[in-house]
Amino acid sequence: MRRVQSNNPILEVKGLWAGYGKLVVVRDLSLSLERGTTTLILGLNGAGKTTTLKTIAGILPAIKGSVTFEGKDVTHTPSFQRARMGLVMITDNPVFPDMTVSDNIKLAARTGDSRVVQEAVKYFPELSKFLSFRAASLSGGQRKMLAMAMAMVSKPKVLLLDEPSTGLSPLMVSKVVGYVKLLKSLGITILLAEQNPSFISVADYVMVMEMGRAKIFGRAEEVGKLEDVRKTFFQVT
Ligand SMILES: Nc1ncnc2c1ncn2[C@@H]1O[C@H](COP(=O)(O)OP(=O)(O)OP(=O)(O)O)[C@@H](O)[C@H]1O
Repeated sequence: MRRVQSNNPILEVKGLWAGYGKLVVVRDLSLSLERGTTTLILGLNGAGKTTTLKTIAGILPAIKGSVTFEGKDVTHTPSFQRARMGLVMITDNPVFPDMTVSDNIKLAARTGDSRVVQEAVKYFPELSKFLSFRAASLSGGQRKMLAMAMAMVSKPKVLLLDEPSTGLSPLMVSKVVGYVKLLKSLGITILLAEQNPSFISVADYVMVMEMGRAKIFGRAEEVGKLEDVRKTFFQVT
């Protein structure tokens, strides 16, 4: 399948090699994100999805290759600076458990102004019931909702989302797909790593990753129909 090239990508990854010390996990990965699109990295356990996202976010150093964000080479820029520039990663659990839901939202928006909480509730109305609760008291699904609301109010330009469906029931997974759609509708460019094929429905592009390499890249509707992909991820025989 042909690589889809973008003329003016918001994020461009070229020939990226990444890993842990001497252990090389990601090999020669290239990817470019068009502004406002959602790209899904689909891969099984251990394919290298999290390592890829962490390296793009600057949480892990690149072994080789480059990451360019809005035309600026950020390969050696620390993660907190990339986040300030608008390249933000939501890791497994970004929520501060001892703070209230409301304070978590304000912290993500870097403000003390309660209007940001009202903005979050406008998009995620279910949060209104929990605003004064400690984040630790939320269920797994409610925490994902809070994490998405925190991502939204931090106004990222590119959001890196690592396996938002982990540990959720099928019903909650479809809710999380809805949250991703909502973030996308706000114009946020999204790079999402998952092994759950439900997320193909919200993606414009899909990159299938296997053993640290990009195996397939193409438009979501085309990749979703490939026999290999259906067998591996939908368990269709
Ligand atoms: N901190 C670490 N130190 C050493 N090796 C690691 C570390 N984290 C991950 N790895 C290894 O890197 C490989 C890729 O892991 P990674 O977490 O990137 O995959 P993944 O596609 O996100 O998998 P999963 O869906 O299970 O989270 C695996 O073989 C894993 O054992």
